[in-house]
Amino acid sequence: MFEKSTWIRLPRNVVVGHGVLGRVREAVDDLYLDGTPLLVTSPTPYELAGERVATQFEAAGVEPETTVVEEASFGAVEQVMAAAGEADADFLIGIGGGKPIDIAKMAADELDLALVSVPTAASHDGIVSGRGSVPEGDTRHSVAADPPLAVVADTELLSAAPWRLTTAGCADIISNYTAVKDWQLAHRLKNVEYSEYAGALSQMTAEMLVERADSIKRGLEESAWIVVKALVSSGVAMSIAGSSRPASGAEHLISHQLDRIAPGTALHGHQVGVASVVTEYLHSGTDGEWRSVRAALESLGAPTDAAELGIEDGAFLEAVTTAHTIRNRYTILGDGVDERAAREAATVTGVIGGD
Ligand SMILES: NC(=O)C1=CN([C@@H]2O[C@H](COP(=O)(O)OP(=O)(O)OC[C@H]3O[C@@H](n4cnc5c(N)ncnc54)[C@H](OP(=O)(O)O)[C@@H]3O)[C@@H](O)[C@H]2O)C=CC1
Ligand SMILES: O=C(CO)COP(=O)(O)O
Ligand SMILES: [Zn+2]
Repeated sequence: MFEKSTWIRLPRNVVVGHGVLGRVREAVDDLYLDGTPLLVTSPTPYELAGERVATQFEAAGVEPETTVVEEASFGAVEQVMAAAGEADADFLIGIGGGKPIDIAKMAADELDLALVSVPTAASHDGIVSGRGSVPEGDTRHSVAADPPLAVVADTELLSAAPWRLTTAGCADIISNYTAVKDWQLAHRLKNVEYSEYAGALSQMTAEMLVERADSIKRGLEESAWIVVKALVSSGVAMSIAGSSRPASGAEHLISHQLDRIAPGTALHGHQVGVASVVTEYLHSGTDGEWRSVRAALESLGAPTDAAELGIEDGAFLEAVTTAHTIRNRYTILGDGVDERAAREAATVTGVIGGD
């Protein structure tokens, strides 16, 4: 008897383009959401976009509340839940980079409230996904959460953000190559459920971004357009899979360890990009595709080695050799990479050993 079932949660409205920050309230109305919004943001995005969003509601006679989160933690999720309770909020609007959007997503899920996502940086593929990612102690939780009901991505705002945030988004997408390889490996070795559709969509998203690298340039608003569409596509792949597997493999485990070993040093997207050069080498060896991964990062202006991340070689190696412990997710790291093997992989690929 056939007993499989699936439930794919996707955003309903994805609004992308020049000046669409001014249409947040319209996007909310279109969802038939009424009442008081709680704006969940962080310091810089609050300055850049928070007040402009609040004004749209004030003009319609609604007094929105705002809470500013400083870090990605379960404490911050609780802070947002408490603020929502105090404000008697009817829905949440996450405004910022990956951290406030993840926190808002998780709080909205806990509270059974709708979420609208307003990214101020094209730096990560969580803008659309049905996942929240939060570190706690020695582990990393990637939890299922309802995806945003709407995403409003203003390319004018995104292209005015520091360029490194956009190259981080590009690198988060390039890491899909190795994430999909890890997922396929886990399917073959550990019988982990694999979705051909989600895997193919994730891989195709990375391929299309690399093919369009020539159009992704500092100061070009079209760059933000191309990168946001890729981030949306990658987020949809995660929704189809019901897991972050299509976009998060061993390279993400290494990045999550770097967040613990060298907190605040480099951006998430840049870390996963550099780590994916090494994990691609572990997958396919000296003559494998690690050079293509590195070339893709280079062509999009993302870092390709530990020095560019601002991370010491020793710290990078520690992350590679301990990353398998962070989460129960089988990848090319298996039950751990030997220190000498990690050093060899990172040296051959030029990720460590630079000046
Ligand atoms: N749930 C999911 O599926 C995914 C989640 N993630 C998560 O997202 C996080 C990474 O996201 P990321 O965006 O890199 O991190 P942050 O949200 O920390 O943003 C990076 C920095 O950019 C600043 N910033 C944001 N927008 C602008 C702007 N327009 N102009 C100037 N500065 C700006 C932020 O300021 P400030 O310090 O004021 O916030 C912060 O200092 C990680 O925690 C990661 O795990 C990543 C991918 C997928
Ligand atoms: O960053 C992500 C995908 O790009 C989310 O992945 P995690 O599940 O590893 O947090
Ligand atoms: Zn990522």
